[in-house]
Amino acid sequence: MRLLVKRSNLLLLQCTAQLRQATGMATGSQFHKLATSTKSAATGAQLDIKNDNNTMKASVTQSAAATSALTDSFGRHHTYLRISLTERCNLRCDYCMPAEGVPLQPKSQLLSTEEVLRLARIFVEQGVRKIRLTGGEPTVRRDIVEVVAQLKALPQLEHVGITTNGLVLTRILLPLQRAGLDSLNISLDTLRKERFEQITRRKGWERVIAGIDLAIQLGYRPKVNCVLMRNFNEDEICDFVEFTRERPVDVRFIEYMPFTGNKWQTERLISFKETVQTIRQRWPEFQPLPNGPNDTSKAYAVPGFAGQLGFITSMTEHFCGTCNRLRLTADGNIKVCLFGNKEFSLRDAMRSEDCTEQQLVDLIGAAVQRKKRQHAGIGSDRSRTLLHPHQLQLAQQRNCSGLTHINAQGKAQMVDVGDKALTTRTASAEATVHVGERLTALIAANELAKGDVLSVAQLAGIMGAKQTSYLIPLCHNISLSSVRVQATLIEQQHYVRLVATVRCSGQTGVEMEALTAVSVAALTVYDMCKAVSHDICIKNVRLMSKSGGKRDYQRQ
Ligand SMILES: Nc1nc2c(ncn2[C@@H]2O[C@H](COP(=O)(O)OP(=O)(O)OP(=O)(O)O)[C@@H](O)[C@H]2O)c(=O)[nH]1
Ligand SMILES: C[S@@+](CC[C@H](N)C(=O)[O-])C[C@H]1O[C@@H](n2cnc3c(N)ncnc32)[C@H](O)[C@@H]1O
Ligand code: SF4
Ligand code: SF4
Repeated sequence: MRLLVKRSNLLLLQCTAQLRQATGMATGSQFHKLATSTKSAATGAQLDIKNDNNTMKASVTQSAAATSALTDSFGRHHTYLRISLTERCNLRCDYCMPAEGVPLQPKSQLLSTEEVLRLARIFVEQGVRKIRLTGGEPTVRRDIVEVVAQLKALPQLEHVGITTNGLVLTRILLPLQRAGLDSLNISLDTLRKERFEQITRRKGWERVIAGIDLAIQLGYRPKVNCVLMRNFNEDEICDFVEFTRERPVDVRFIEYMPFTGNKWQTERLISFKETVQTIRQRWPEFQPLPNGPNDTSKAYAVPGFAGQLGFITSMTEHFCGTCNRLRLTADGNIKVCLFGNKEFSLRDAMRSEDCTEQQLVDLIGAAVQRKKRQHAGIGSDRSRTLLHPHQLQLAQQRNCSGLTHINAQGKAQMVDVGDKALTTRTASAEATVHVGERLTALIAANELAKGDVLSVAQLAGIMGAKQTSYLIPLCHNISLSSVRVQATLIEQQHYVRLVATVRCSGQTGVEMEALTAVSVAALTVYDMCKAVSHDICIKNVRLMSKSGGKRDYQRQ
């Protein structure tokens, strides 16, 4: 606790006082420390995948010499950056988003056009040769054409593509092509209008089909992404093959993947092998084609058809061994694997005044160094079938000693949560600060010399939650989706009640964040009041509830 007191006060001194505090930004020197420490701690593994498809892609990856910052501990060069331009979407695909959409961050938290372009340039200078714009739905971002045009102005960048649901292509594809767009992947899970409306919870099937046809007319050979799901579109497998007879498109069947809240069920997965069997019953001549070195999809075709087929086998035959991909989230986090947690906020680093370009490169390098061999995080056999989340959990339990924070050599370790399923986790904690009658009156009248106690405590609590992993030695660095701190003066009993509720989508819980939030908020109340009296007592720092993990908890 003493450590917490000292560090949190230090933190408040470092990061507060200015408006920086409100946004939770760290200082440049903190980022420098982070980059350095993560670098030196980067002995383990993390994850990521991937690659491209046509001959053009092959030349992209072969020609690009990624610098050491983009080379991970398994020797994989990362030459492909996927930038999520937005979290928003104009569809609500059942397997991807809840009907009400995902919680959106304020615009100020998202990367601006300039920030996207600056980070893209840094990645390109480090060796990235292909950028894909994705989302959410990238076309809902107004600056999409400008972003493509500016990216195409980067001399070393060889390829700019987008992945889109195709809804507005008939409106924006021409400007995108003029801006230099090299390729596009269009998602379409069904060739039946009514099913489209069922799975996407929106209208627009005809527009997507028109978008695909326009892309062909404009000379593209679009990829059409189709997520296969049992009891939904398995009866359309041959229809999609038929779709390639006259159209020069690359239809790719994607194995349904588990993501937070998408009601993933093993039985809904239709494997690559099963799909090939289905197609061969109708077209026995259906045959594999050569693949590029970093391809995520296994290419096939029916001889004589204008288009081709592909299989993205993320679940049954992963392709992590040749992964060359990094991700940048819409709010500026670097993610080294599709299935990994968000890593560091490049946005925060970039926005802090004293952060140099080299420090950004160091942060990127540190994240890349932490990348795991593969997304299951277990074993190294490339042909191993990926474990399902429940199997992963069992395997993890078996790997654990009794003490999850102690390894076999008796040394401290963070628990590896890389294999846990992503879930929405919440935790709520409270603390009370008993200040006595006189201070109660001063707080109520907002007459303390240091300022508005409740507001500052609230801000400090939010900041505290975000700093938990730096304060508590073996805590994970979690990307929080929301932190709410309430500070209420209970005048009758002369105390301040602090309640923090923290939420994340992740693989580990946030109770430490909630407890840290109320602890730091409580210390802040103390700090704001101590000039008047030292007769202040912090009590009842305790967890109230938590949910989303193995065991929910509710204080009675
Ligand atoms: N496991 C894994 N799957 C990925 C990754 N990137 C994309 N995918 C899968 O590929 C599907 C299609 O993604 P797209 O956005 O079209 O990208 P892509 O297929 O990588 O695109 P290309 O650049 O054309 O190769 C996604 O829905 C995922 O299922 C990755 O890094 N890892
Ligand atoms: C998340 S979307 C973003 C870009 C754009 N909105 C789109 O739909 O193409 C990128 C791709 O991920 C795929 N996808 C989303 N959820 C998936 C899941 N649970 N399993 C497999 N693929 C998924 C989509 O089908 C789409 O092809
Ligand atoms: S799961 Fe992760 S490591 Fe594997 S291919 Fe995808 S991004 Fe790369
Ligand atoms: S898959 Fe794409 S279009 Fe569908 S909800 Fe997700 S982001 Fe939107």
